[in-house]
Order: sequence, then structure tokens, then C-alpha cells
Amino acid sequence: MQHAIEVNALSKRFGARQALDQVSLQLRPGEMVALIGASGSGKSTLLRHLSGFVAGDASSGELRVMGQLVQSQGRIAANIRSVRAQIGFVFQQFNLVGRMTLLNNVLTGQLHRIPLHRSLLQWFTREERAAGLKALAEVGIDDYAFQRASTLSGGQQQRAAIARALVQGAKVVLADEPIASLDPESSRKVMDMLARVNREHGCTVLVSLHQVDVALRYCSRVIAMRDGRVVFDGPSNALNPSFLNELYASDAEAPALPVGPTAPESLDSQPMPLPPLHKPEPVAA
Ligand SMILES: Nc1ncnc2c1ncn2[C@@H]1O[C@H](COP(=O)(O)OP(=O)(O)OP(=O)(O)O)[C@@H](O)[C@H]1O
Repeated sequence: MQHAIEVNALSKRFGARQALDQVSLQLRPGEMVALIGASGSGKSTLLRHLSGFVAGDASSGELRVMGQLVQSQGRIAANIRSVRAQIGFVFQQFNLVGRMTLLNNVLTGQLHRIPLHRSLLQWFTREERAAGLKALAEVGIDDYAFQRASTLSGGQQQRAAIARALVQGAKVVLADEPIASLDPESSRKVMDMLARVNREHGCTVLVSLHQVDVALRYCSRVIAMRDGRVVFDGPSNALNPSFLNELYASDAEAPALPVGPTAPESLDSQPMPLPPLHKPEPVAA
């Protein structure tokens, strides 16, 4: 089976800091998986490598999205732009161009399909505009289509990034802390949209989250990172309070950890680190 996301022995060192250490994981098409871990554990760095914005160390293996090579042994694939056309990004730093209208921001999702002169001039056809408005309606912000993106709230901007992924026809959505600075109601809307994109459009979603309760509510599988390593990969209902306490032990901004049904008492005494529940499968040549 072709994996939607495949990471094989990815390592990244920034000076003395081992940000990623032999990270391997696979996501099946159609999965929605949460990436959790304390601040500095490597979540954003992993997502940036998957997007091909950052190259891993030369000792790293391969990263693939929808079977296409993103990078191998520290070298970004030559056709990375066409690989990225399959990936929707909900990254705070790449989200929207503030001076462009919301609609034009969303329409940039199809730039890989239209001629360069049209993209430079932001000339879009009636059909393309209709597709953009439909996507904005789907995420509930079509009323703001002709407003400058900079005038929108953080939650609306995140939803616009999701609409852009829809217009783009992305197969995989990478979301880096999409609700980090949002109020609870906006957070719920953004997470609901991501879940819908996953469920109704069949997109594979990998979302990094600080809020463990949100991760457990929306994702049946969780990957936990600590010090650049994957220390847990399995069903979210197998996580337990002692593991989570250990995971966030060094985090000054540790999130409130959930208790109750999502944290079965019977697993309380499980020692750290938990072994990964999914053994990495061999990478197809
Ligand atoms: N460009 C960079 N140069 C130097 N160090 C970096 C760089 N990017 C990340 N790091 C370091 O790599 C480690 C992992 O950082 P990363 O941002 O991936 O963590 P994170 O889990 O996403 O944290 P947070 O939840 O706070 O966003 C940190 O120690 C960070 O300081």
C-alpha cells in the first residue's frame, strides 16, 4: 500500500541541538493524526521537513508524500514544487498574504495549475472564482471573501488556509499548531473544519497540537515526540496520565492534561517510555 506520508530515519541537527533523531513514521491515506509533545520536542521541525522547506541531515533516509519523494539523504527533491501541490499547509507563518483579498489568497491554492502570467496578475477565471467562493462557504467565511486577509481574525485566517487546501485539491494537509492562539470557539471551528476535510474530502491530516484534550477528541491516533524522537505512536485511548505527565515534564507551558475516560486507570502504572505501538514498515524502493 502506498502511504500518504512516509518518513524514514529522519535526523536533523541544529548546531549542538539534535532537533530530530531517527524519526520514522507512516500515515495511511485518510488518517487524521495528532502530533503532540512538549515545546521544543521537534513537532514543527518535522512538519517543515515534510513540506520540503528544510532539508534533513545527510545521514537521513527518505521522506515521501503520496509516494512522491520530498527529500532523501538531506537533499530536497528537484520537483518539490509539484510535490507541494499535493500538500495543504495550515502553518501560521505561511498562511495568508495580508494585503490580498481572502478570495485571492484562497485562489493561490491553484497557482500550480494556471499559467504564470495569470498567477502574477492574479487573473482568475469565473470557474476558478466560483471554486474559491465554494471553498470559503464550506469553511463558513464566504461573507469575507472580498476583504483584505489582514483584517480577519486568527481563526478566520486558519479556516482560509483550509479553504485554500480544498481549492488546491490537496491530498495531505499539514497543520502546525493551528489553534495555538485561538479562543475555544474559534479553535473548535478550525478543528471541526480539519476533521471535515479529512472525513468528507479524504485528505490525510497531520496536525501538531499543544492541547492534548483536543488531540484525543479529534484524532484516534497520536504520535508523541520527546527530544526529537517518536516515543509513542498508537491509539489515542492508549495514552495515560503518567505518560503524559512525563511527556510534558520539562515544559514550562505544559497544557492542562485530560483526566477521565481518555485516561484509563488501568494503564496508570505503564512505564515511560512507551514503545512505539506501530513498528515502522520497510520503505518501498
Ligand atoms: N532554525 C533553527 N535553528 C536552530 N534551532 C532550531 C531551529 N528550528 C528549530 N530549532 C530547535 O529544534 C528544536 C525543536 O524545535 P521545534 O520548533 O520543532 O519544536 P516544537 O515541538 O515544534 O516546539 P513548539 O511546540 O514550542 O512549537 C528546538 O530545540 C528548537 O530550538
